[in-house]
Parts: sequence; structure tokens; C-alpha cells
Amino acid sequence: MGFFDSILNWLRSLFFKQEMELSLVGLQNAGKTSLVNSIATGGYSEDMIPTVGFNMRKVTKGNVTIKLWDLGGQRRFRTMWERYCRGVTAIVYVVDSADRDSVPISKSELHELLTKPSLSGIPLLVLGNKIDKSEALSKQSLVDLLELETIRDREVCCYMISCKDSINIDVVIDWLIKHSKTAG
Ligand SMILES: Nc1nc2c(ncn2[C@@H]2O[C@H](COP(=O)(O)OP(=O)(O)OP(=O)(O)O)[C@@H](O)[C@H]2O)c(=O)[nH]1
Ligand SMILES: [Mg+2]
Repeated sequence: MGFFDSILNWLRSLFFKQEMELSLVGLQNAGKTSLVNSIATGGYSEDMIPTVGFNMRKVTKGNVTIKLWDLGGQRRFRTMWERYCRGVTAIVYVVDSADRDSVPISKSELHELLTKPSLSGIPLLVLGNKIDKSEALSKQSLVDLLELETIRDREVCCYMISCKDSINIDVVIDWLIKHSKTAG
């Protein structure tokens, strides 16, 4: 890249802030709030309080401001998911890949959410969390069990992560930044 192009890019970055709005959904204990902390500060804690209702957090990464709706995953909060997923740039669906018994419920909740017409076409990022645990599923097993191949009406991407050991959090942030849009 030439000197002049570099200057132009730098000026552009000053004036055109990127922004995006995301919803984090998935069953209780999947690690959604832990992921927010990991993206925001890189911090991790074993003692987490289950999210009651939702929390909104704003995180800035370089030029991108990310507004995150961190939703509660307990059954009584799941009916709210659709409302907070409407109009977002992407839906992030977090799964505890080490809790094999919960995966079928996680699958049905995901597919149920995606049937909502209001959410059609919104890109989906599925994250298999807790891969630091020895019993964690492989990516292929998780993709198969969640039947991600059957989702054809939107972009779908899946990564295996660990909030505890900060594995692939950078890859997640890159994906998010690539999907942000320029705000005027
Ligand atoms: N081993 C391991 N534990 C994790 C990881 N991420 C989160 N946890 C733990 O999983 C538990 C639940 O994490 P939360 O982030 O509160 O889960 P959540 O999805 O926000 O749960 P709700 O708010 O109830 O929906 C906590 O004890 C975390 O410390 C991880 O990558 N590895
Ligand atoms: Mg939470």
C-alpha cells in the first residue's frame, strides 16, 4: 500500500466508526457472560452469577463499537430471546461443548429461534465453549449434533472456544469485526 493510501485509510478510520449490535443466546451455564468478559477485558471467573433477564454491554475494539445483549439462558428467559435478536448484526449462540447431555436441548432451542420470521437472514455464529475440558466434543461432532448443515437461509459459522483459557477469542473478535458495518 502506498503512502497516500495509508493516509487515506487513517483518515477514513478517524471519521467512519464501525458499529454493530449482537445478541448472545444459548442455554444457562454455556458461558455467555464469560464470553462478554473475555471479549471486553480478557478476564475470567469461576464464580459467575446466572444472568437474570439480560445485560447490555458496550465494548470498543479498535474502530468498532460493539453493543452486546447478554441474555439469560434459563428456560424462563428463553421467550425473550427473539425480541433481543431482532435487528442485530449477528446472533451469537453459545453452547457448552463439554456438557453433552444439554446439547439436544441446545439444538432444539436454536432451531426454534431460527424459525422466527423476524430473524430470517441474520448471520449466526455458533460457539462451542469450554474446550479446555477433556470431555468437550469435537467441532465436527458439535456441528452434527446441532444440525448446523440444515440451516440454509443465512450465513452460519462455528468456532470452538474456551473463555477460561482464552482459546480462539481473537478469532471470534475478527469474525465480529468483519461483520460490522460502517456508521455515518
Ligand atoms: N471450564 C470452563 N468453564 C467455563 C468456561 N466459560 C465459562 N465457564 C464457567 O461456566 C459457568 C457459567 O458461565 P456463565 O458465563 O455465567 O454462563 P451463562 O451462559 O452466562 O449463563 P446464564 O447467564 O445463566 O445464561 C461459570 O462457572 C463459568 O466460570 C470455559 O471456557 N471453560
Ligand atoms: Mg449470563
